[in-house]
Amino acid sequence: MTHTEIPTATGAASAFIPAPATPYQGDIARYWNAEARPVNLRLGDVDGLYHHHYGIGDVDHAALGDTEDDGYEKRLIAELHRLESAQADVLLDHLGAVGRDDTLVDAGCGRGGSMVMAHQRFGCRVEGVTLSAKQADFANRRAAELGIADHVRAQVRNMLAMPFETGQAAASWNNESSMYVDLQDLFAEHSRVLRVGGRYVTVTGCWNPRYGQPSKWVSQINAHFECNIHSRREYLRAMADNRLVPQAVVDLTAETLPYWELRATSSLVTGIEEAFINSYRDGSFQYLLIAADRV
Ligand SMILES: C[S@@+](CC[C@H](N)C(=O)[O-])C[C@H]1O[C@@H](n2cnc3c(N)ncnc32)[C@H](O)[C@@H]1O
Ligand SMILES: CC(C)=CCC/C(C)=C/COP(=O)(O)OP(=O)(O)O
Ligand SMILES: [Mg+2]
Repeated sequence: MTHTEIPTATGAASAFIPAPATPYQGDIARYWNAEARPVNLRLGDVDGLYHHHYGIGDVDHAALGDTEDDGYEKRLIAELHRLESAQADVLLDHLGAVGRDDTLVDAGCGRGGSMVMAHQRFGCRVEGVTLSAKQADFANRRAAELGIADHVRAQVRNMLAMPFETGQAAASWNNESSMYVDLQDLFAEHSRVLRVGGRYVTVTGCWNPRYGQPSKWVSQINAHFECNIHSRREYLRAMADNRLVPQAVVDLTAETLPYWELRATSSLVTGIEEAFINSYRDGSFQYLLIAADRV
Protein backbone atom coordinates (compact mmCIF):
# COMPACT_ATOMS: atom_id res chain seq x y z
CA MET A 1 0.00 0.00 0.00
CA THR A 2 1.26 3.51 -0.80
CA HIS A 3 1.18 6.04 1.99
CA THR A 4 1.41 9.81 1.78
CA GLU A 5 2.97 11.42 4.82
CA ILE A 6 0.51 14.09 5.97
CA PRO A 7 0.53 15.17 9.62
CA THR A 8 -2.97 15.12 11.10
CA ALA A 9 -4.52 18.01 13.02
CA THR A 10 -3.48 16.64 16.40
CA GLY A 11 -0.97 14.09 15.20
CA ALA A 12 -2.95 11.61 17.28
CA ALA A 13 -4.90 9.60 14.68
CA SER A 14 -1.85 8.33 12.85
CA ALA A 15 1.55 9.54 11.78
CA PHE A 16 0.48 9.25 8.15
CA ILE A 17 -2.67 9.11 6.08
CA PRO A 18 -2.88 6.46 3.36
CA ALA A 19 -3.46 7.86 -0.11
CA PRO A 20 -7.09 7.19 -1.12
CA ALA A 21 -7.43 3.84 -2.90
CA THR A 22 -9.69 5.49 -5.51
CA PRO A 23 -10.77 9.04 -6.45
CA TYR A 24 -14.21 8.20 -4.98
CA GLN A 25 -12.65 7.37 -1.61
CA GLY A 26 -10.88 10.73 -1.78
CA ASP A 27 -14.29 12.39 -2.23
CA ILE A 28 -15.68 10.52 0.79
CA ALA A 29 -12.66 11.41 2.94
CA ARG A 30 -13.18 15.08 2.04
CA TYR A 31 -16.92 14.83 2.72
CA TRP A 32 -16.43 13.53 6.27
CA ASN A 33 -13.47 15.83 6.99
CA ALA A 34 -15.75 18.79 6.22
CA GLU A 35 -18.84 17.48 8.02
CA ALA A 36 -19.96 19.45 11.11
CA ARG A 37 -23.75 19.28 11.05
CA PRO A 38 -25.42 20.51 14.26
CA VAL A 39 -27.74 17.47 14.17
CA ASN A 40 -24.69 15.32 14.84
CA LEU A 41 -22.62 17.56 17.11
CA ARG A 42 -25.43 18.79 19.34
CA LEU A 43 -26.78 15.26 19.81
CA GLY A 44 -23.28 14.00 20.65
CA ASP A 45 -22.83 16.80 23.17
CA VAL A 46 -25.68 15.31 25.23
CA ASP A 47 -23.41 12.65 26.76
CA GLY A 48 -20.21 12.59 24.68
CA LEU A 49 -21.18 9.68 22.39
CA TYR A 50 -20.97 11.01 18.82
CA HIS A 51 -22.97 9.03 16.26
CA HIS A 52 -23.37 9.22 12.50
CA HIS A 53 -26.30 6.86 12.29
CA TYR A 54 -30.04 7.08 12.86
CA GLY A 55 -32.36 6.11 15.68
CA ILE A 56 -34.86 3.36 16.50
CA GLY A 57 -37.62 2.86 19.02
CA ASP A 58 -40.71 4.63 20.29
CA VAL A 59 -40.56 8.30 21.18
CA ASP A 60 -40.92 8.93 24.91
CA HIS A 61 -43.61 11.62 24.78
CA ALA A 62 -43.65 11.95 28.57
CA ALA A 63 -39.95 12.84 28.56
CA LEU A 64 -40.45 15.27 25.67
CA GLY A 65 -43.21 17.19 27.42
CA ASP A 66 -44.98 20.22 26.05
CA THR A 67 -43.76 21.86 22.84
CA GLU A 68 -44.55 25.28 24.34
CA ASP A 69 -42.23 24.83 27.36
CA ASP A 70 -38.80 26.41 27.55
CA GLY A 71 -36.34 23.62 27.19
CA TYR A 72 -38.44 21.62 24.69
CA GLU A 73 -35.73 21.82 22.01
CA LYS A 74 -33.13 20.56 24.48
CA ARG A 75 -35.35 17.62 25.42
CA LEU A 76 -36.01 16.91 21.74
CA ILE A 77 -32.27 16.72 21.05
CA ALA A 78 -31.79 14.41 24.03
CA GLU A 79 -34.61 12.18 22.76
CA LEU A 80 -33.19 11.93 19.22
CA HIS A 81 -29.82 11.06 20.76
CA ARG A 82 -31.37 8.42 23.01
CA LEU A 83 -32.90 6.75 19.93
CA GLU A 84 -29.56 6.79 18.08
CA SER A 85 -27.80 5.16 21.04
CA ALA A 86 -30.65 2.62 21.23
CA GLN A 87 -29.83 1.70 17.62
CA ALA A 88 -26.17 1.06 18.53
CA ASP A 89 -27.29 -1.00 21.53
CA VAL A 90 -29.35 -3.26 19.26
CA LEU A 91 -26.36 -3.72 16.96
CA LEU A 92 -24.19 -4.67 19.97
CA ASP A 93 -26.89 -7.09 21.19
CA HIS A 94 -26.28 -9.10 18.00
CA LEU A 95 -22.49 -9.46 18.38
CA GLY A 96 -22.90 -12.63 20.47
CA ALA A 97 -20.66 -13.52 23.39
CA VAL A 98 -17.68 -11.16 23.51
CA GLY A 99 -14.87 -11.60 26.07
CA ARG A 100 -12.59 -8.96 27.57
CA ASP A 101 -9.64 -10.36 25.61
CA ASP A 102 -11.44 -10.20 22.27
CA THR A 103 -10.90 -7.65 19.54
CA LEU A 104 -13.87 -6.05 17.76
CA VAL A 105 -13.65 -4.17 14.44
CA ASP A 106 -15.84 -1.18 13.54
CA ALA A 107 -15.62 -0.70 9.76
CA GLY A 108 -16.43 2.94 8.97
CA CYS A 109 -16.33 4.05 12.61
CA GLY A 110 -17.16 7.75 12.19
CA ARG A 111 -16.55 9.74 15.39
CA GLY A 112 -16.45 6.53 17.40
CA GLY A 113 -19.71 6.51 19.43
CA SER A 114 -20.41 2.83 18.75
CA MET A 115 -16.82 1.88 19.59
CA VAL A 116 -17.04 3.53 23.01
CA MET A 117 -20.36 1.80 23.71
CA ALA A 118 -18.88 -1.57 22.68
CA HIS A 119 -15.91 -1.14 25.00
CA GLN A 120 -18.11 0.01 27.87
CA ARG A 121 -20.30 -3.07 27.43
CA PHE A 122 -17.68 -5.78 26.86
CA GLY A 123 -14.46 -4.33 28.30
CA CYS A 124 -12.66 -5.49 25.17
CA ARG A 125 -10.39 -3.89 22.56
CA VAL A 126 -12.22 -2.07 19.74
CA GLU A 127 -10.45 -1.09 16.54
CA GLY A 128 -12.07 1.29 14.06
CA VAL A 129 -11.27 2.50 10.57
CA THR A 130 -12.56 5.57 8.77
CA LEU A 131 -11.43 7.42 5.65
CA SER A 132 -11.56 10.72 7.53
CA ALA A 133 -8.54 11.94 9.55
CA LYS A 134 -10.79 14.46 11.28
CA GLN A 135 -13.11 11.68 12.46
CA ALA A 136 -10.23 9.44 13.56
CA ASP A 137 -8.68 12.31 15.53
CA PHE A 138 -12.05 13.09 17.09
CA ALA A 139 -12.65 9.45 18.08
CA ASN A 140 -9.14 9.08 19.52
CA ARG A 141 -9.46 12.34 21.45
CA ARG A 142 -12.76 11.15 22.98
CA ALA A 143 -11.18 7.79 23.88
CA ALA A 144 -8.28 9.62 25.57
CA GLU A 145 -10.68 11.88 27.49
CA LEU A 146 -12.55 8.81 28.71
CA GLY A 147 -9.28 7.09 29.71
CA ILE A 148 -9.89 4.17 27.34
CA ALA A 149 -7.37 4.98 24.59
CA ASP A 150 -5.53 1.75 25.42
CA HIS A 151 -8.64 -0.17 24.29
CA VAL A 152 -10.37 2.01 21.69
CA ARG A 153 -8.52 3.26 18.62
CA ALA A 154 -9.52 4.72 15.25
CA GLN A 155 -7.19 4.62 12.24
CA VAL A 156 -7.39 6.32 8.86
CA ARG A 157 -7.74 3.24 6.70
CA ASN A 158 -9.81 1.71 3.94
CA MET A 159 -12.28 -0.87 5.22
CA LEU A 160 -11.60 -2.93 2.09
CA ALA A 161 -7.97 -3.42 3.20
CA MET A 162 -8.02 -3.26 6.99
CA PRO A 163 -4.78 -3.22 9.00
CA PHE A 164 -5.74 -6.33 10.96
CA GLU A 165 -4.46 -9.90 10.92
CA THR A 166 -6.44 -12.68 9.30
CA GLY A 167 -8.78 -14.20 11.91
CA GLN A 168 -7.96 -11.48 14.49
CA ALA A 169 -11.50 -10.28 15.17
CA ALA A 170 -14.14 -12.01 17.30
CA ALA A 171 -16.76 -9.77 15.69
CA SER A 172 -16.96 -6.90 13.26
CA TRP A 173 -19.63 -4.52 12.01
CA ASN A 174 -20.71 -1.80 9.63
CA ASN A 175 -23.08 0.73 11.17
CA GLU A 176 -24.48 2.68 8.19
CA SER A 177 -21.18 2.55 6.34
CA SER A 178 -21.61 -0.28 3.84
CA MET A 179 -23.27 1.97 1.19
CA TYR A 180 -19.85 3.42 0.34
CA VAL A 181 -18.27 0.22 -0.95
CA ASP A 182 -18.70 -2.80 -3.18
CA LEU A 183 -20.32 -5.50 -1.05
CA GLN A 184 -18.34 -8.41 -2.48
CA ASP A 185 -15.09 -6.62 -1.63
CA LEU A 186 -16.41 -5.60 1.80
CA PHE A 187 -17.58 -9.04 2.89
CA ALA A 188 -14.44 -10.71 1.57
CA GLU A 189 -12.45 -8.40 3.87
CA HIS A 190 -14.69 -8.98 6.92
CA SER A 191 -14.47 -12.70 6.26
CA ARG A 192 -10.68 -12.43 6.27
CA VAL A 193 -10.35 -10.48 9.55
CA LEU A 194 -13.01 -12.52 11.39
CA ARG A 195 -12.13 -15.76 13.11
CA VAL A 196 -14.14 -18.81 12.09
CA GLY A 197 -17.24 -18.78 14.30
CA GLY A 198 -17.03 -14.99 14.61
CA ARG A 199 -19.98 -12.68 14.10
CA TYR A 200 -20.59 -9.93 11.55
CA VAL A 201 -23.39 -7.36 11.95
CA THR A 202 -24.58 -4.58 9.72
CA VAL A 203 -27.28 -1.96 10.23
CA THR A 204 -28.03 -0.40 6.90
CA GLY A 205 -30.55 1.23 4.64
CA CYS A 206 -31.16 -0.86 1.54
CA TRP A 207 -33.54 -0.64 -1.38
CA ASN A 208 -36.27 -3.20 -1.50
CA PRO A 209 -36.20 -5.61 -4.48
CA ARG A 210 -39.98 -5.96 -4.14
CA TYR A 211 -40.28 -2.29 -5.19
CA GLY A 212 -38.40 -3.08 -8.43
CA GLN A 213 -35.54 -0.58 -8.67
CA PRO A 214 -34.25 2.26 -6.45
CA SER A 215 -37.05 4.85 -6.06
CA LYS A 216 -36.55 8.57 -6.59
CA TRP A 217 -36.26 8.95 -2.79
CA VAL A 218 -33.46 6.40 -2.66
CA SER A 219 -31.71 8.24 -5.50
CA GLN A 220 -32.11 11.47 -3.52
CA ILE A 221 -30.48 9.90 -0.44
CA ASN A 222 -27.60 8.65 -2.60
CA ALA A 223 -27.05 12.13 -4.03
CA HIS A 224 -27.31 13.77 -0.59
CA PHE A 225 -24.59 11.58 0.96
CA GLU A 226 -22.56 10.70 -2.19
CA CYS A 227 -23.22 7.04 -1.41
CA ASN A 228 -24.57 4.06 -3.35
CA ILE A 229 -27.33 2.22 -1.50
CA HIS A 230 -27.44 -1.51 -2.27
CA SER A 231 -30.47 -3.75 -2.43
CA ARG A 232 -31.43 -6.27 0.23
CA ARG A 233 -30.85 -9.02 -2.33
CA GLU A 234 -27.30 -7.82 -2.96
CA TYR A 235 -26.48 -7.96 0.79
CA LEU A 236 -27.66 -11.52 1.13
CA ARG A 237 -25.98 -12.68 -2.05
CA ALA A 238 -22.61 -11.07 -1.22
CA MET A 239 -22.70 -12.54 2.30
CA ALA A 240 -23.44 -16.01 0.97
CA ASP A 241 -20.53 -15.66 -1.46
CA ASN A 242 -18.13 -14.78 1.37
CA ARG A 243 -18.75 -17.38 4.10
CA LEU A 244 -21.10 -15.09 6.06
CA VAL A 245 -24.30 -16.97 6.89
CA PRO A 246 -27.20 -14.81 8.14
CA GLN A 247 -28.32 -15.76 11.62
CA ALA A 248 -30.83 -12.90 11.93
CA VAL A 249 -32.37 -10.50 9.45
CA VAL A 250 -34.35 -7.83 11.31
CA ASP A 251 -36.47 -5.27 9.50
CA LEU A 252 -36.14 -2.10 11.59
CA THR A 253 -38.10 0.11 9.17
CA ALA A 254 -41.16 0.54 11.40
CA GLU A 255 -38.87 1.17 14.38
CA THR A 256 -36.90 3.96 12.71
CA LEU A 257 -39.89 5.92 11.39
CA PRO A 258 -40.70 7.59 14.78
CA TYR A 259 -37.13 8.92 14.88
CA TRP A 260 -37.53 10.51 11.44
CA GLU A 261 -40.97 11.90 12.18
CA LEU A 262 -39.66 13.50 15.36
CA ARG A 263 -36.49 14.77 13.67
CA ALA A 264 -38.59 16.40 10.91
CA THR A 265 -40.18 18.64 13.58
CA SER A 266 -36.86 19.83 15.04
CA SER A 267 -34.78 22.92 14.30
CA LEU A 268 -31.91 20.62 13.29
CA VAL A 269 -33.48 19.33 10.06
CA THR A 270 -31.03 18.90 7.19
CA GLY A 271 -33.52 18.54 4.32
CA ILE A 272 -33.16 14.77 3.87
CA GLU A 273 -35.95 13.85 6.31
CA GLU A 274 -38.69 13.78 3.64
CA ALA A 275 -36.76 11.29 1.46
CA PHE A 276 -36.29 8.87 4.38
CA ILE A 277 -39.89 9.17 5.55
CA ASN A 278 -41.41 8.78 2.07
CA SER A 279 -39.18 5.88 1.01
CA TYR A 280 -39.77 3.99 4.25
CA ARG A 281 -43.51 4.57 3.89
CA ASP A 282 -43.81 3.62 0.19
CA GLY A 283 -41.83 0.41 0.78
CA SER A 284 -38.98 1.27 -1.59
CA PHE A 285 -36.41 1.50 1.20
CA GLN A 286 -35.81 -0.61 4.30
CA TYR A 287 -33.77 -0.16 7.47
CA LEU A 288 -32.24 -3.57 8.13
CA LEU A 289 -30.04 -5.32 10.64
CA ILE A 290 -28.29 -8.45 9.41
CA ALA A 291 -26.24 -10.58 11.79
CA ALA A 292 -24.17 -13.33 10.18
CA ASP A 293 -21.92 -16.14 11.34
CA ARG A 294 -18.45 -16.43 9.79
CA VAL A 295 -18.35 -20.11 8.86
C1 LIG B 1 -22.50 7.45 8.05
S1 LIG B 1 -20.91 7.32 8.74
C2 LIG B 1 -21.16 6.05 9.96
C3 LIG B 1 -20.20 6.20 11.12
C4 LIG B 1 -20.35 5.20 12.28
N1 LIG B 1 -20.42 3.83 11.81
C5 LIG B 1 -21.51 5.51 13.17
O1 LIG B 1 -22.42 4.67 13.29
O2 LIG B 1 -21.51 6.59 13.79
C6 LIG B 1 -20.02 6.48 7.44
C7 LIG B 1 -18.58 6.20 7.76
O3 LIG B 1 -18.06 5.29 6.78
C8 LIG B 1 -16.73 5.63 6.54
N2 LIG B 1 -16.29 5.05 5.29
C9 LIG B 1 -16.86 5.12 4.06
N3 LIG B 1 -16.13 4.43 3.16
C10 LIG B 1 -15.08 3.90 3.84
C11 LIG B 1 -13.98 3.09 3.47
N4 LIG B 1 -13.79 2.65 2.23
N5 LIG B 1 -13.09 2.75 4.44
C12 LIG B 1 -13.25 3.18 5.71
N6 LIG B 1 -14.27 3.95 6.11
C13 LIG B 1 -15.17 4.30 5.19
C14 LIG B 1 -16.72 7.14 6.56
O4 LIG B 1 -15.42 7.62 6.71
C15 LIG B 1 -17.64 7.39 7.76
O5 LIG B 1 -16.86 7.34 8.94
C1 LIG C 1 -29.33 4.68 6.14
C2 LIG C 1 -28.45 5.34 5.14
C3 LIG C 1 -28.77 5.24 3.72
C4 LIG C 1 -27.37 6.02 5.58
C5 LIG C 1 -26.38 6.71 4.72
C6 LIG C 1 -25.13 6.92 5.52
C7 LIG C 1 -25.21 8.07 6.43
C8 LIG C 1 -24.74 9.33 5.88
C9 LIG C 1 -25.68 7.96 7.70
C10 LIG C 1 -25.89 9.03 8.70
O1 LIG C 1 -24.88 9.93 8.89
P1 LIG C 1 -25.10 11.28 9.67
O2 LIG C 1 -25.55 11.02 11.06
O3 LIG C 1 -23.86 12.07 9.51
O4 LIG C 1 -26.30 11.97 8.86
P2 LIG C 1 -27.24 13.19 9.33
O5 LIG C 1 -26.40 14.42 9.30
O6 LIG C 1 -28.37 13.17 8.33
O7 LIG C 1 -27.72 12.89 10.73
MG1 LIG D 1 -26.83 12.07 12.29
